Amino acid sequence: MGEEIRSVQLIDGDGEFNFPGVEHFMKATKLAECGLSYAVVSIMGPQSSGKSTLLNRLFQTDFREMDALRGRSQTTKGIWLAKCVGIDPCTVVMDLEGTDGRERGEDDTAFEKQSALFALAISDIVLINMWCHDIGREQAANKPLLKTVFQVMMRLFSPRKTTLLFVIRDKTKTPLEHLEPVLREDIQKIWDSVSRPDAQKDTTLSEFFNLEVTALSSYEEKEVQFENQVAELKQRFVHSIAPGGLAGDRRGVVPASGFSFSAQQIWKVIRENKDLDLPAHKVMVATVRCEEIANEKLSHLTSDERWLELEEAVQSGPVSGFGKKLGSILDAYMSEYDMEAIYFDEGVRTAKRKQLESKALHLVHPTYQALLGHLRTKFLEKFKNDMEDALKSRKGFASSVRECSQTSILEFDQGCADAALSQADWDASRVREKLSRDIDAHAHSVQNAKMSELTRRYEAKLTESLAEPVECLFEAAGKDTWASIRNLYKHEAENALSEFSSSLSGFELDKVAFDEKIMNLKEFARSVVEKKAREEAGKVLIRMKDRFSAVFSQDKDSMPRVWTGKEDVRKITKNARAEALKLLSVMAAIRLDENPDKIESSLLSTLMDAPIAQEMKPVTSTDPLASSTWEEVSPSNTLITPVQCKSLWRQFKTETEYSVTQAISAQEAHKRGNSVLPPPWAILAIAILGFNELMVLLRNPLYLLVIFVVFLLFKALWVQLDVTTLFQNGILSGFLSLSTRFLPTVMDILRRLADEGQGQPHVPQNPQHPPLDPLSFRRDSQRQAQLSNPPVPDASSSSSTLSSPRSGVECPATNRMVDADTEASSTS
Ligand SMILES: Nc1nc2c(ncn2[C@@H]2O[C@H](COP(=O)(O)OP(=O)(O)OP(=O)(O)O)[C@@H](O)[C@H]2O)c(=O)[nH]1
Repeated sequence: MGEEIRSVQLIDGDGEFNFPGVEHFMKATKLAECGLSYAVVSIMGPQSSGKSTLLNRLFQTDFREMDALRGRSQTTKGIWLAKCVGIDPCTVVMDLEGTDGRERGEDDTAFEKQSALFALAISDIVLINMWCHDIGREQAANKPLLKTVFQVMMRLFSPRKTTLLFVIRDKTKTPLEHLEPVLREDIQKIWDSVSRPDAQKDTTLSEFFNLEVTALSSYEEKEVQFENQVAELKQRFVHSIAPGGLAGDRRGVVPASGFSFSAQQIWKVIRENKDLDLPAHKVMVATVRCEEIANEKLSHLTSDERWLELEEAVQSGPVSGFGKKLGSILDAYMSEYDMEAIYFDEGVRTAKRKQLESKALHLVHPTYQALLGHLRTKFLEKFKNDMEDALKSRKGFASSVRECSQTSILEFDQGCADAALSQADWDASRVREKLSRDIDAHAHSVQNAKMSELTRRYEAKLTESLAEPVECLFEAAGKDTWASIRNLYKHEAENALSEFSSSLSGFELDKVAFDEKIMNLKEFARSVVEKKAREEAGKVLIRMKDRFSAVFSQDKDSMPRVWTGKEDVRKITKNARAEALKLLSVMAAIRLDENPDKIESSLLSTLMDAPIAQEMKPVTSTDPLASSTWEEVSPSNTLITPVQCKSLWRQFKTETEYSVTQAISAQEAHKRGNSVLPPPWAILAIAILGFNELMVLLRNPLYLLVIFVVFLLFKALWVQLDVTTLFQNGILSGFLSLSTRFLPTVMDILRRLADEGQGQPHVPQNPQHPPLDPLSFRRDSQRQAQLSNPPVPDASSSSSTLSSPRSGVECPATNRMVDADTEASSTS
């Protein structure tokens, strides 16, 4: 395809650079692939001096030639470019518009000068086409051209050591050996005549140019010779860039892939009439081209199928061999970059390579991070599962954490190494630290849960082993209660703490934390006892009454006591109260610390031995119980304060008083029950002394009837007036009450008798005073039976509390008696 490409106009007659055309030319000729192995040849010379003809014969190009028949006029406009055929390495040739034309002006901006500078800047070999007859001539046509060439050369900061090949056309019979010195002399003269900047005053011509000379016969007149000479000349262009070749000395070559851009930029600078800094230009071209190459590679990487597959795979989880796979993809693109940019300036190339690498790594870094995230999640889960298994197999907690953590972190590190890119020194330490923190946090939370569970278990165990036994001990409260509680507490706490500490050893806690846990459990054990003690203290009144009842109502064989009159009620009561008071003293304070106190003696001396008047007095400052604290007992250990004790005692006594009264009543009743019949001697005396009266009565039954009626009336009055109750409050008040109620009662009885005599039912006027019951003596018998075994107020029915010691005071036994009376009345 390269063989078929035609010439292209590089710069048109108006000085416009044909970039698309050149790009197309480069693609078609594959020039960009040549690297530095290419040469650029250009030709200058007067207009219509046969330049195009020569190039076409020399390189098989197709530049436009002037039609000989039309006369000498300008054929080539601007600069044309074509690829030489049959020359290795790749050589491109530029046909420049002829100089000395009538169409162009003379100033610096003239196209002639601009194109000459352009050709010198980018060509390795410049052919100077000149007529043979101009050699040695003062007014030679090539003189202005050479002057121009030398002048513009000064505007190149760094000469390229261009080869100037003078092609002498239409050579005469004068041998070249004679012509060449003359020509060189002419050239030297022109070089010397060109004004140069001070810095280059002493610069010799050979430092800028390699001068070569060749001569050709006339194409028009000696065509065969011309062709042969051209063929010979062509051979000089083969391997021209090799050392010793025509362009063997060339410098600052722009890689072929940057040719179009370089040419465009050089032309732009020339058009702007600026000096051309070729080294800087070379760097600039390298910068642009390397960047283009790098961008192209990055763009290819972005859409690379292997990369896209890898990226997608990472979205759903860890990918094994990520680092190697991605590394090989990146390597491939970096290698491509290296290959394409190899001929550009090394500094620029390396810098751009780094940029490309950095951009490529930036592109793939999020995927790498995502992969690390997957690895972190995966190994955190692994740690959790391993921990679960280890704990199930009852391994030590701390050692399990250590082992599982090490395994997970190690495998994470391996995963990171697998994901690492050889091109990058990415640091996975932050993700590793995060994993480590997550592992620690999980281990910590599991440890907390396990510790809580363990603590709960031991707390439950302590509660079970302490609460009920302590309650039981309080129920039987006595002198040794607190000693027993202390022993129990000590034993159970020691057992639990010993087991607890061996369970804790698996956690490998530091000493402070370990001691704290042990202390907490110990405190808990103590709190269980204390809590139970407080609960029991809240029920102290019930317990006191129970204790009183047990002692008071039962004999020493625990048999119900029958009040026959022989018992010393006072002594029994005192004993029962003393027992209850001792119970109160046991319940008054927590004595887990074995500190001696004087609560019992204080209570006994103040409440038991004190006269009733003092006991009932309100608390005063001189009263030993007038305090809210016990001596030698801390407030935290106080369950019932002295003041509360006093109040409780009062309530206790009030609520147990009834039992004592009932006992006394029972004794009296028993005594009365036993004295219904007089002693036998009295019966005998009555029988002897009252024999006459008895006989009178037997002989006259009317007396018996009258006596019987009087007895009934008396009994009815007795019951109706409730004489026993009236005299309970004192003899005087009894008589006063009797005197006020006697007459109405007699009237009522008579009215009832009268009503019943007329056959009308009697309606009682006062329901509180039931009608006279002839059989009311049965009620006396019932009451007597009750009094012989008086009921003690039911402990369970009392709802007294410490906070309200007098609340809920009631007398269930009294209520029962009232009910019995009502029942007896309704029966009658
Ligand atoms: N005398 C002579 N004439 C030649 C020679 N080579 C070509 N010519 C003729 O010179 C005329 C111009 O030829 P071109 O090759 O067009 O010349 P040019 O220098 O390319 O012309 P421009 O592109 O217009 O500057 C043509 O008529 C050619 O036949 C030569 O070696 N000797």
